[in-house]
Amino acid sequence: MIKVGLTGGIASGKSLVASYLAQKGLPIIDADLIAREIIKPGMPALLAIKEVFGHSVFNADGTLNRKALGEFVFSNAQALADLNAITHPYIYSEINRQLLQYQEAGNQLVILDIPLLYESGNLAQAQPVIVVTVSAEIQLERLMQRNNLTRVAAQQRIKAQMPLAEKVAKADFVVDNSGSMDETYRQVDQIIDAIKRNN
Ligand SMILES: CC(C)(COP(=O)(O)OP(=O)(O)OC[C@H]1O[C@@H](n2cnc3c(N)ncnc32)[C@H](O)[C@@H]1O)[C@@H](O)C(=O)NCCC(=O)NCCS
Ligand SMILES: Nc1ncnc2c1ncn2[C@@H]1O[C@H](COP(=O)(O)OP(=O)(O)OP(=O)(O)O)[C@@H](O)[C@H]1O
Repeated sequence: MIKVGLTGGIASGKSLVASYLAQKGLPIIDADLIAREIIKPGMPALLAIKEVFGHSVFNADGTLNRKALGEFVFSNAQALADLNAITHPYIYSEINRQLLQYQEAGNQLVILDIPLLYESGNLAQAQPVIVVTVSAEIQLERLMQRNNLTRVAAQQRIKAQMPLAEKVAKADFVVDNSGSMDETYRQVDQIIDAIKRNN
């Protein structure tokens, strides 16, 4: 089974590309979605987050206050490393479980949508890797708009990840999502055709 990695920078357009690939019928493993599942009430990762970060990042109903935790970790590198150390083992164990399921079901190709694929050392061994890139200016604008963040907060989130240019340099395929969605979809079609041809 071909494990195609899909990564990029925050707000570069991974979700746009992933939903297009899903529409084309390809199976997607979504690390952001898994990251939300593993911190549902009662899950061990949520208990560990409470122990390390305390009540201030929780809502009154016991659910995680994502806004509060995001504001804290994206302005504090050690806190982000602590959060990653708690969540990533659970995220990767679920990614591996889903990979096995797709393999057993006889899928030829699966898409691994993992924002931190390179930062975490490509633990799922995705190959080839598609990086979705965008100009720095457009990335900042889209992030500020989507998450309703100030310029400074958006810049902090961008800085919490490996520079996008470094990811582009490591990529097997690059999608430039600075233009229209249709332009992006055309690039994705060509890349998927090339991957299928070469395997
Ligand atoms: C800090 C949290 C609560 C903030 O939640 P919020 O709803 O504001 O953001 P959301 O989860 O939608 O993530 C948006 C984007 O932020 C970036 N991001 C998320 N976590 C991280 C991280 N640990 N390091 C760097 N960038 C990150 C990604 O590009 C992601 O697509 C949340 O992102 C989280 O629990 N992160 C830790 C889990 C993780 O590493 N997720 C990434 C999956 S590999
Ligand atoms: N080509 C495009 N034209 C206009 N808007 C776009 C385009 N691509 C993405 N967007 C918008 O930019 C924002 C970021 O895109 P998207 O959510 O796909 O990024 P992402 O890489 O998945 O982000 P994250 O890492 O934060 O999950 C969204 O609000 C999306 O609607």
